Amino acid sequence: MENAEELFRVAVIGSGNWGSVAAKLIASNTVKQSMFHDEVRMWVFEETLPNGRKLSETINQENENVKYLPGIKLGSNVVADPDLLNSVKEVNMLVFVTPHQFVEGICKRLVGNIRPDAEAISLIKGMEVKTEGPCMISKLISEMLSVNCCVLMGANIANEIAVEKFSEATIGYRQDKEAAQRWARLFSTPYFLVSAVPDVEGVELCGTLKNVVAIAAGLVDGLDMGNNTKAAIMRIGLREMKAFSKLLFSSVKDSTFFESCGVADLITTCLGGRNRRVAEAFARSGGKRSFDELETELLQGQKLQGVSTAKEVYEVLRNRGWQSLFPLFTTVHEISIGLLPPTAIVEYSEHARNLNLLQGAVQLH
Ligand SMILES: NC(=O)C1=CN([C@@H]2O[C@H](COP(=O)(O)OP(=O)(O)OC[C@H]3O[C@@H](n4cnc5c(N)ncnc54)[C@H](O)[C@@H]3O)[C@@H](O)[C@H]2O)C=CC1
Ligand SMILES: O=C(CO)COP(=O)(O)O
Repeated sequence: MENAEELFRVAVIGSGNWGSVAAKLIASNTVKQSMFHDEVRMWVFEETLPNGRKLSETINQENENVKYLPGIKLGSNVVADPDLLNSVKEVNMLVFVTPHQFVEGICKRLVGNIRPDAEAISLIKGMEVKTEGPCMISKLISEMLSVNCCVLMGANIANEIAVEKFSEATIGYRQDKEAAQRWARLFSTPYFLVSAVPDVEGVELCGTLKNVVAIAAGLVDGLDMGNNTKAAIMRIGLREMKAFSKLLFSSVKDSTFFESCGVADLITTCLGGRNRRVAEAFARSGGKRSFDELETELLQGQKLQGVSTAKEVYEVLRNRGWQSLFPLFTTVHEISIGLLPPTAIVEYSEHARNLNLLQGAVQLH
């Protein structure tokens, strides 16, 4: 901070389902804690609603995101702003929470337009694949904007937190424990318990990869395979999440998988998430309807992350010759592009053979 007396000022970049809940959580804290400026700006990707009104105007008039989080008041100190650069003016705490495919474009517009002492946190579950290899979203933000970027992930179905049902979340940080503690103060409420671990890649990869497993869980639901099969898919998926994370970053800690961002997020997403829901509909259509079409029909503007993440993971696996080590991740992608039928998710003989390979290749225990 340039001036020790100065209050921290927050902007939420994104106003979808989770973005709106994040703004509500934060706004409930900034009014109570003297270190923060009360006002929370929320950047809105502007759209016109069916009634002809602008989304940002409606949010400000009704204090509610009528499209992405209907029925929930955000707090009168949340100010929606469709102007990205204006929304970050004077802000030194930037909260990124958009679908992952839009982050790079947003950061390009922010370059040179944020405070030099700004800090960031990413709530975004996803990754990018560059020619030089995979790039986590927090790294993209950090490198493009020259800011320190923590992550916050967890078992956090937004609609449940919106109605203040108890849940937990995990902050991943690199070195700056003080920044992580400040983020924890900004997000924590009695119904939203936040802890911090020094494993940014581990936390972010958990949040990212569980979306691929959730697609597999949804396929199993759509095939009416039952709970044992779904539990098996979750177990195999967790194992691949851990192996993939550790192959990419040897620093990733086993203990991270037992935090909210790990096994807890995997469970909640496989039981009640959007990726699961759309994958179930895909399997029920016998793979005849596309994920894109089902996303539009079922989510009404909200975005799936699992299908594109499966593609990104597949690219990494193909580039490194690791496909046979990750049968579940590979199969999810091949099903999602129509190369395999949905039933391929439960063709176990191949999985079992490959899982033995995986055990040999990676130190899992
Ligand atoms: N919804 C949830 O329960 C949770 C979501 N997340 C993660 O948070 C991130 C954001 O998700 P949500 O807030 O749920 O968003 P969402 O799925 O509701 O996405 C829609 C948002 O994308 C915006 N958008 C559409 N086109 C755009 C464009 N071209 N450029 C920029 N923005 C555009 C829309 O205006 C809207 O705000 C994702 O990575 C998701 O995985 C994490 C935890 C929980
Ligand atoms: O990340 C989530 C819960 O933590 C939400 O998952 P979905 O995007 O599948 O709804």
